[in-house]
Amino acid sequence: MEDIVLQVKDVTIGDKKSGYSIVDKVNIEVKKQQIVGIVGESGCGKSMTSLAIMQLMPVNIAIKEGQILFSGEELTALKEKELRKVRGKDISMIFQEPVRALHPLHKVGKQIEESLKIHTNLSKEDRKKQTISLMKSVGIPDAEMRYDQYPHQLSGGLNQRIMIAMAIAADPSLIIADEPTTALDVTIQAQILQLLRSLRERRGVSIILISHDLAVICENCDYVYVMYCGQIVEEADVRTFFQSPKHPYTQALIQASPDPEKKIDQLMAIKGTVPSIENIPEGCRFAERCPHKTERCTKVEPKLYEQNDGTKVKCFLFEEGR
Ligand SMILES: Nc1ncnc2c1ncn2[C@@H]1O[C@H](COP(=O)(O)OP(=O)(O)OP(=O)(O)O)[C@@H](O)[C@H]1O
Repeated sequence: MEDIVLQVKDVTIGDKKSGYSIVDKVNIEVKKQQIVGIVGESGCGKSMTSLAIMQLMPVNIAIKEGQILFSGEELTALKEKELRKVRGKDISMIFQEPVRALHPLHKVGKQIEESLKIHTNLSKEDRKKQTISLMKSVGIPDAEMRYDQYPHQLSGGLNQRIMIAMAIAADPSLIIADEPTTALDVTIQAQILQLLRSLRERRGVSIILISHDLAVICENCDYVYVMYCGQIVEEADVRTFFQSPKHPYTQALIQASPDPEKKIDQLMAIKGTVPSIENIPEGCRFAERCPHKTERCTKVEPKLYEQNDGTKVKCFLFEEGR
């Protein structure tokens, strides 16, 4: 048990006004030094789940049910003041667009130093030294010179490294990276992902990596959760996941991913659309788009059935634990 860093337990997240659930009874577990991927199409609830862990949801959104345990402590029970101590210090986040997260009028070095000011007792002089060393450790060349620059003077990749330096400044045990490389070109994307993987080795940090890109998940994660329409529909260790994807949605996602090995782009869109949260169907939420659907699927909701290889699949095809 002691190597479990985070447990999201039966968490349902809803819109306070309409009462609609955006995320439905989600369970996620992250172990020490593990990189856990959450994958799914746009709008399936990946970001909302990660914001809920940090308790940073939009004002109209709330956790309706469930618990979030961080190192055994229930985050959902903490007051805002206590949560502020956890954010940045124990858990930190990296977003898709660093420019939005960084203050445009503050020097990047000062912004990293601010994290150290809040979360450590270092003197001013030591904070600057530590900031430069953090900038070097995330691969920023000429760190002393860059320290005095503003975000607009840095490339997208360098700004992303600044945000990673801010995220690791207080030595958190969990980093949530929400589409951290989507806005970057392919070469820089690979470098940033390599940097995240190295943080796990160097600092023993655990990482939740949110992405809609299966190749990113495949190359970087140990364990994968697939979300569809606010629910987890499959979870597995990464090798089993790619060797034998089980849920019809997962299979469709894999088929829809361009295969870099093949010259012709194999992109095959998944037919149909995700149901909207105002119109959640009875039974399986994927049934409408599923080639294997039976009448039962449209009436009864399947559970997450555990398989012999440890995978869990929310589909009646796997009810007997095949
Ligand atoms: N402020 C909000 N108020 C009400 N509903 C919202 C709000 N923000 C997001 N949603 C809804 O919550 C659902 C989940 O959104 P979320 O951003 O978590 O999805 P996602 O999987 O991260 O998608 P993306 O990859 O596009 O960010 C969507 O249906 C979205 O319309």
